[in-house]
Amino acid sequence: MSTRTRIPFLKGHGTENDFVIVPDPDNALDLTRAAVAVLCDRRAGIGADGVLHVVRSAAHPEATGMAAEAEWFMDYRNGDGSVAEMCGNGVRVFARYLQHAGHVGEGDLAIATRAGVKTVHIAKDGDITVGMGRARLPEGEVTVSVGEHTWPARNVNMGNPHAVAFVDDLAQAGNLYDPPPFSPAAAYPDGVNVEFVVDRGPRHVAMRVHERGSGETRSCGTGACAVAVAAARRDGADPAVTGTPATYTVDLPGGRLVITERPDGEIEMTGPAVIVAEGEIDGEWLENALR
Ligand SMILES: N[C@@H](CCC[C@H](N)C(=O)O)C(=O)O
Repeated sequence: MSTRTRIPFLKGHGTENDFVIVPDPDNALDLTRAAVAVLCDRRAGIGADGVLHVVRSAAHPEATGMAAEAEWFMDYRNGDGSVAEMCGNGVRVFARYLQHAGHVGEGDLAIATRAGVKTVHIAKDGDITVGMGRARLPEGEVTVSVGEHTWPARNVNMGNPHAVAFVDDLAQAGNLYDPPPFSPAAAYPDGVNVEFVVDRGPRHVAMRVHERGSGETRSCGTGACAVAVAAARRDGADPAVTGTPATYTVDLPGGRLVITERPDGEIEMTGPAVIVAEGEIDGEWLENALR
């Protein structure tokens, strides 16, 4: 990115999981790991949990195979600049951006992600529902720790990796800025997102999350899906066995998501998505920040 370049951006959030949105249809920007980390810096940059790089699928080497199904590719990056396979809140905000920019209207669309094509429905009432695909539940015992506490956790993969621990009190999870240690190391060779969960009522839970690459965030959509699946299995509610959908309400520090697992295993996540601002990144500032 050269000096004096003005790079359009928007800021948005989904249940307060916030993103810098960088529209780049032709994939012309060299959005390096360092550039993403600088943009997400909450003091020296714009500030966000991650970046949604908006690229046409046909223009991105990781997405050309999905271009026939989905025109747009969500090139998602964590706040530290690392690449992640999937971001549930990010997909809703990405869809809201496409609507805001006039690329799509209310109704159904498909968005390409590193975890495959996701189906999205933008409702008239404003909420957005995403078909998140199926959860994978790798076998094997996993534990996660914070300070003195260690808990057993359920390994749930929503395209990206999660460890879900049921705890007595969300405060026990303490400071979640640093990654909670987990065991065995082989369970998550690329790191993990860790959710701490308490019950609030029948099929109603609350959670906090440490996100790989971003620290503690106010919400995580894939994490909420992982939590709903882990809670359903714990409660003996496997839709594939019972033949009835299991719906869980998941409260997060930044808002509420509703997650339904259907008998065919498909998971739907419904929640809000908001665009809050738009502007231009000063290319000179970015170049200096990267020196
Ligand atoms: N906030 C996201 C998840 C983003 C990716 C995650 N930090 C990872 O590295 O897997 C969500 O809403 O799902």
